[in-house]
Amino acid sequence: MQLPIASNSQTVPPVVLTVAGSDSGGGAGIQADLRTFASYRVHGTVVVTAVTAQNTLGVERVDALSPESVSAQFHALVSDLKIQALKTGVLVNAPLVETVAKHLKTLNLSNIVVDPVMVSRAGAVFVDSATIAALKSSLIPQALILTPNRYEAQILADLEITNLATMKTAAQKILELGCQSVLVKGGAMTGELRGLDVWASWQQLEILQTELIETPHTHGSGCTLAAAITANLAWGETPLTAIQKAKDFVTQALKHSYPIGAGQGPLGHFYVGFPSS
Ligand SMILES: Nc1ncnc2c1ncn2[C@@H]1O[C@H](COP(=O)(O)OP(=O)(O)O)[C@@H](O)[C@H]1O
Ligand SMILES: Cc1ncc(COP(=O)(O)OP(=O)(O)O)c(N)n1
Repeated sequence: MQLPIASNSQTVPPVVLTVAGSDSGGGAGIQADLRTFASYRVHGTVVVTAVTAQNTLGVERVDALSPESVSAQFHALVSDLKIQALKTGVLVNAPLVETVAKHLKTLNLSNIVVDPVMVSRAGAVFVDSATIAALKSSLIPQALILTPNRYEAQILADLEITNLATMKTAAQKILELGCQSVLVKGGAMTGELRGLDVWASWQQLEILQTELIETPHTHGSGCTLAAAITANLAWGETPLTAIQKAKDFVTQALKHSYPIGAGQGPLGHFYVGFPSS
């Protein structure tokens, strides 16, 4: 990919956007997204949707930003910057989903990754049924890649996911919601399926597996994966390659995750690629 050159001979990196919530503990949400973007040498921009009081033990409080605030952030960005790829994260009520969906439509962008954050792997539920309905009708149909975890895929497919066959069936059922492809993530599966993901488009179905990392410090792995996919798309990769490279990145970052606090620590984004890794 040929990058533009600025007048000071500096190359200009692709601009990417995360539409997501803040995690005060720094493990997930926009904090994980921006660390991932920095690792990929893309310029990360942000539309904040919610502020969570959260640490390694769990989510204590969620304050949604107003649709007006979210709209103002979109306006400021798109009136000035050209976004090459974006991801969405936590959207905690239906008006916020509708607002974000409306702005995405006007962007006319194909590189849209929707992480339908509803239930964290630790079991925190972020959304009500009206929000899920809005996600299904307005946002998911705009996704090039949708990235539900096991529990989110169960909600979207209305199907219990217990094995590889039900992961595949869920992926195919979710495609009917109108996204171009879906990655059913297996971080919350058990046994040999833990860490195995299923990617489906209308033309293709792929099983993606890297090595399993035995660590309790996995907080923010879903956000990191979606942000890494977004960065890879911005660098011109196809959806499947973007996902494969992002999965390798998450595996390496999980290898370098670290214990801070009494609960699940974050991924070690900046240690990926170090000589000792
Ligand atoms: N212990 C692990 N070892 C390797 N990969 C993992 C592990 N846990 C999660 N992953 C991978 O991390 C990514 C995020 O998945 P998951 O944890 O299911 O999402 P979420 O964080 O949204 O609940 C997926 O690619 C999944 O396979
Ligand atoms: C503000 C905020 N956004 C998203 C999440 C969920 O993070 P995710 O990486 O999808 O899930 P876990 O791997 O941490 O379960 C969050 N906790 N906070």
